[in-house]
Amino acid sequence: MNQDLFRQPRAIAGLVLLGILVLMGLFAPLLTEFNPNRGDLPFWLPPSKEHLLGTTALGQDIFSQMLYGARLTLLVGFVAGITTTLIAVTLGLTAAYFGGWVDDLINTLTNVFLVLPGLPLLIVASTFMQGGGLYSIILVISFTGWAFGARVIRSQALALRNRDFIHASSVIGESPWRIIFFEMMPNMTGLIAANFFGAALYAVLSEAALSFIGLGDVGLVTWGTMLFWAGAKGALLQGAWWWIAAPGLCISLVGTSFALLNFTIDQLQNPRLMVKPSRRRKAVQRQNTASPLPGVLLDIRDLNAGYRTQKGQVRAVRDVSLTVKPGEFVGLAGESGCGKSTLAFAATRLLEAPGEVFSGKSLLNGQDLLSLPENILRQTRWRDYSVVFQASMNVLNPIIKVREQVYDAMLFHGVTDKKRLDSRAKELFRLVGIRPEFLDSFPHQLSGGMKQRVVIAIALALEPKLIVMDEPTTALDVVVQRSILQEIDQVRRKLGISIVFITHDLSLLVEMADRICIMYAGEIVEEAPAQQLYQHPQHPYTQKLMHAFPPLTGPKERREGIPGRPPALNRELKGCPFFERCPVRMAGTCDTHKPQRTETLSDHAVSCFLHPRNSKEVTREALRRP
Ligand SMILES: Nc1ncnc2c1ncn2[C@@H]1O[C@H](COP(=O)(O)OP(=O)(O)OP(=O)(O)O)[C@@H](O)[C@H]1O
Repeated sequence: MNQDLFRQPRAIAGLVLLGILVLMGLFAPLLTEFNPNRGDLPFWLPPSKEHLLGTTALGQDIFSQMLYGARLTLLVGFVAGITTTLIAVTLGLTAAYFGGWVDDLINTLTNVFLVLPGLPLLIVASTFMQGGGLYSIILVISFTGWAFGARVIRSQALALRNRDFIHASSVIGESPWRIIFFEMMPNMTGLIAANFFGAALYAVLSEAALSFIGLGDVGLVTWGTMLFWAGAKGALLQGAWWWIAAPGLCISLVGTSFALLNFTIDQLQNPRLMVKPSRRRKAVQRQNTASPLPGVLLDIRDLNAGYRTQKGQVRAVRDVSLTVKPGEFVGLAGESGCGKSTLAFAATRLLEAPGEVFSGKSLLNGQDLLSLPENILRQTRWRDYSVVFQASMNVLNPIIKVREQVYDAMLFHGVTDKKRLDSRAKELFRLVGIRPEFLDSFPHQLSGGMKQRVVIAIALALEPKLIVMDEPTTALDVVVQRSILQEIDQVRRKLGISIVFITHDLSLLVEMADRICIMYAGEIVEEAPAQQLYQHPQHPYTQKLMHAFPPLTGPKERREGIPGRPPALNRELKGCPFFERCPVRMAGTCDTHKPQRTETLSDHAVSCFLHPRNSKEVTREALRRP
């Protein structure tokens, strides 16, 4: 994040501004010859060459006060920012990690501080602490300012708390404090940094407000006490507006610099904030319908999709075309990061920022999902197609009974009759292998496998024609996986639903799918009926991928991964994307020319120069070249 931060114009502006203010304070003795406290100058002097901002009603040089004032004001900002953040981080992380009564207690305290109005609380607290100098101001600011940060950090830490690596640390016996400060906290540095700048901003503004109303230490020189004296001595009535304007401007500048840094870190944390809405859908140019291919349900045409990132455009899906027939089970396999999920999200119009569909169509029964108006798309989802992702079970609301959540999709599509809802919900539960009495459970009373079955039941509720499943069972143990997959297959055969099924596990697809597409570096490099692909894989990548999984039958053999790594997807790929790792590559051909998709047998297509038609084309092209 550090490198990204220093590339953001807003962060650069914030840092430059803050740097100037810090330097002003540090080099004050070099920049002015006047002592900010000594009142031995003539009163009320206007700005002049000698006194750039004139003098005060007490005979002090205003410019020197402005320079020296930076020291204490920024000191309050930084120290109070650090202490406030420390309190917020400690309480937020403790509440999230321990949960139970610890969470309840901290949460109640946080809520109390959040509902108390800020300024009156600050005034009451500082009245009690008056006389303690700068430290009491820092203490008061930290005491009143931690609650918002603690709330935000707790929310983020709650999500982190359930991650596998935290469970693993706890299982191997790490102490809670070690987990909190060494496992969880480093994963939240961006949020903590944003919180620090927010807290520092609050501290600077609070110090100014308290000093201005006389609750600060008016014997010190800060921008806040400058405002206090200017107000008390009637600077505006005397026409000496610069006495107020100088500290006022400095406070606004330091506030602006902290806000710019806070905002930029926030933005880097949440890439959605970086995407200009107008750009989001611009690329998808849209004709709503196209004539459907006969006997085709889903027709993905020349789809290009990916992510706009700081390091450029990641083209995760490259000119992908794919068709799915009614009732067909199409498997999509490939190594991690080859673009399977992006393809699934993009084709179903679920790809969210920073993801973007750059071009292409995804026609369901001839209707382009990528250009449908939102209201029509909402009607289409669940009814015409539904989607189940790996973490789908987490979409179940933990405080609502699963029955109501199963009803919701049906209610939205106009099924309102109580009896029908009930009988359909029971039928769906039986279909996916759960006893109907579990309809009245809350999600937390169900195992992971059962929750995933509930989500599949919801996806089936309106008997859509197509279900896209992206590793729907990967998070579950192997036995549960098998049984769910068998049920999915039975349901598909019974209801004639088409399924696009994404997995790393090629052997599983060989067993279940009608057709398999192999994806590599954002492209479909081979496509064939499942058995055909299993027995005669033609692309060297598919052959390697097949070899990486245990055989379906026969004796156990040692399996090997594919050496090397797929190419980075944020650059143009010249030639065959598998060139670097291919054991049978042909230099001068595969690295310079793009292999075209060619049918080798009926229904079996491959993009590889080993296939004669591809090589013929290259030879022809080479002959044409001078
Ligand atoms: N939010 C994102 N921002 C930038 N790049 C991303 C983002 N999400 C995915 N990518 C990149 O897009 C490419 C394709 O990712 P995708 O998740 O679609 O692959 P996948 O084949 O589904 O992988 P897996 O099997 O691990 O889920 C990868 O190079 C990945 O790094």
